[in-house]
Amino acid sequence: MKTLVVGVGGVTNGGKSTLSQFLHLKIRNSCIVAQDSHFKDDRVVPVDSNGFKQYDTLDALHMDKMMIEVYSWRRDPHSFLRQRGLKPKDSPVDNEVYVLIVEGFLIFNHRPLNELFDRRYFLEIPYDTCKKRRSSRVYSPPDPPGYFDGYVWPMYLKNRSEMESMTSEIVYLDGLKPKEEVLVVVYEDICQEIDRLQGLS
Ligand SMILES: Nc1ncnc2c1ncn2[C@@H]1O[C@H](COP(=O)(O)OP(=O)(O)O)[C@@H](O)[C@H]1O
Ligand SMILES: O=C(O)c1ccc[n+]([C@@H]2O[C@H](COP(=O)([O-])O)[C@@H](O)[C@H]2O)c1
Repeated sequence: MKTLVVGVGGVTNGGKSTLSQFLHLKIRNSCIVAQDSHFKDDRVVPVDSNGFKQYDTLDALHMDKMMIEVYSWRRDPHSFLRQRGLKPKDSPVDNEVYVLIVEGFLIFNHRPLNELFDRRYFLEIPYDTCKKRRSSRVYSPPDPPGYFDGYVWPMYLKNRSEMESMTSEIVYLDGLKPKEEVLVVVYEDICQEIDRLQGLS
């Protein structure tokens, strides 16, 4: 059995979930661990000097719990899939590749997680598209007025520069391109890697 850990990072509303869901549907024996599911309770997320809740930092996330999930997959991907109600497909020969798709806006900023990736993709879109997409999304709690300009975008720039100082092996993807175009490029790249792991190329 072989494993492949794929990171789908990027700016908020860049298209991470869309890409990850597509990959999961297309790649056998794959599953997703999403960083969004690990936000701490609103009551413990502190407020900054401008009165904005500090959601866009690693401190707002239960990274310890997220790592436990990833380690649990690594220990036994077959059981992990079963526990999630997915049906693992075994091949007759023992070269099945299990693929973990980890998606989230700060996945490459957390060193212990960043170290585990075999492939890193990062979706980027410009400021105005990001602001527009974000304005039609409702988070819990919802963004207060001025949150994007006063907090989210400045934090994106900060987190991105921190990420770039930590790792250079990132494939940047243009999230302005039609979804199908983005999806097919990444899918083909991963298929090539799976073939390589299986000794087929
Ligand atoms: N390539 C794309 N072109 C146009 N809209 C997109 C594209 N990818 C995603 N979207 C849209 O942008 C919004 C955010 O996408 P989503 O995948 O949830 O982003 P993220 O997980 O990065 O926050 C959704 O409405 C989605 O349909
Ligand atoms: O999911 C939540 O509990 C949640 C609560 C408040 C805010 N968020 C926002 O979620 C954003 C990251 O998710 P995403 O999918 O937009 O990349 C980040 O910019 C946060 O500001 C998310």
